[in-house]
Amino acid sequence: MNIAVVGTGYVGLVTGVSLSEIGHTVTCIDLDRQKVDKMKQGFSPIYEPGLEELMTKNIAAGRLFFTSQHSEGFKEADAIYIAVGTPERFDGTADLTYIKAAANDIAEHITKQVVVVTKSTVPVGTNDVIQNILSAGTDVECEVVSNPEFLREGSAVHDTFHGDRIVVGSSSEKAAKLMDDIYAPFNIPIFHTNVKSAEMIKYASNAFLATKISFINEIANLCDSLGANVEDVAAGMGQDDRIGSKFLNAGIGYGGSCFPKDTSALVQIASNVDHEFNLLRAVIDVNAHQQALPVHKIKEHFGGSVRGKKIALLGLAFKPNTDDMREAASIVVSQELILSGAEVVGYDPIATENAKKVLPEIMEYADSPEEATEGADAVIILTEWDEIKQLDLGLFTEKMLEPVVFDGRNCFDLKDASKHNIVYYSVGRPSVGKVAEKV
Ligand SMILES: NC(=O)c1ccc[n+]([C@@H]2O[C@H](COP(=O)([O-])OP(=O)(O)OC[C@H]3O[C@@H](n4cnc5c(N)ncnc54)[C@H](O)[C@@H]3O)[C@@H](O)[C@H]2O)c1
Ligand SMILES: O=c1ccn([C@@H]2O[C@H](COP(=O)(O)OP(=O)(O)O[C@H]3O[C@H](CO)[C@@H](O)[C@H](O)[C@H]3O)[C@@H](O)[C@H]2O)c(=O)[nH]1
Repeated sequence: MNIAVVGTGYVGLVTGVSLSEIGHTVTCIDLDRQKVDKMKQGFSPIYEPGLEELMTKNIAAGRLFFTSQHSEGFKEADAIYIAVGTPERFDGTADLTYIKAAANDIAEHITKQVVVVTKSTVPVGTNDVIQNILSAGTDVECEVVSNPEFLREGSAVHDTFHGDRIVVGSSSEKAAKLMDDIYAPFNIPIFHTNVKSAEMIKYASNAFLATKISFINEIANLCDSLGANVEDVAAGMGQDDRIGSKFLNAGIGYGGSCFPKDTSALVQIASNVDHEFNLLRAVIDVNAHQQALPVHKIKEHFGGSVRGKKIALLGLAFKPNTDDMREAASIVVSQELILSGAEVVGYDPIATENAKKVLPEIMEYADSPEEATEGADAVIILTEWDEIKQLDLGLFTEKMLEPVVFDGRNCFDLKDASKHNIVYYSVGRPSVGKVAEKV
């Protein structure tokens, strides 16, 4: 089948490349010409494991094309995917500017009957808005289908080929059948529903996962006060099939391009129909507190002030295996520390260039964990990159005078930490070291 994809961010590019890998002829369209030139040569503008290999392979096979011209991309298309951003506006609602612009682009340039597939995460009812823009802007017959995306950054290619389900919300048998045909080679179960339910499935899924994370973080904070160990608590809970063990990793909360904006948007979607989504508001509040936890802990350790202290942040991206800095905890933590008078140095294996665009200008950056740690008064671990999890804790005793580590991702075993002469704090687990013993 011939497929066009509008927008080549994390979702559009991974979707386009994966659809070409299963045999479709795909043209990816983006307004950003520099990006398009790069992609034409097989370079991915984002860091996503396995993506560039599939790009180069399918470009060479003549199944994958890139353009900045909508008319060129839409010429032969049987289906046009919308994968543009829906960022959060100042009031928490989803900004639909890019969605409406993409719908107008489609209305202006299509010349043959198509199915328009909305991959972007959009509030319930938005696909009706898209359908109206199309009906008003073109006489060409087109139906809009909701097909929300569930991939995770850092494992986006794997998730696309091994998803638990594909959700398709449509209004006709014909469109539903076309989606079945497109996805058949993936061999993933397809869940069919109507358009509005599909739109809601996306928000409900993200809100539920965010709730799981905030819930376990609340339990972790209780464990901290009561002397229990949240890792054991989560493991014990997770063995109950009804609860499940996934997404029960306590830490410094969720960041990224989706959970923060989608939870806020769902609160707003609910308030539009006079529904106070109190549970979700609490989830968001807990997360804000959790992202700032390392600063509170480190300040507490130093008797209330970090003024003049050198603090190393290990891991800056919102999660491992991505260069995405959107809503990363490192933003809150670095800002707070710098405002409190600390000197902050950061290290990330991949995200440093993106970090420089969003973290305070005064931050310094190191090329390795060793360099970041040298002479630091405290280390805060913010992202559980393999490289960071595999560090020898002896590094801290070697590089720091009185090593203090706050591990926001519970990367290290407590027994291992206790073998080193360090003060080691983590989330929802007993502290290790001199200070902890005194408490
Ligand atoms: N990032 C994720 O992991 C993820 C996962 C699931 C769903 N989503 C949802 O998917 C959507 C896209 O997210 P993303 O992170 O890939 O976005 P992104 O911001 O990384 O990329 C969007 C791209 O669209 C391009 N664009 C904007 N308007 C255009 C137009 N009219 N024509 C052509 N190109 C245009 C931009 O130049 C940009 O490259 C969002 O709604 C998001 O909520 C994201
Ligand atoms: O047990 C956990 C799991 C995750 N996180 C944090 O939660 C955030 C999000 O992680 P993850 O869900 O792995 O990455 P995303 O790429 O943001 O993916 C989420 O958001 C996407 C965009 O909507 C969806 O498509 C995915 O299904 C959904 O998992 C990160 O900051 C993680 O550190 C935790 O703190 N504890």
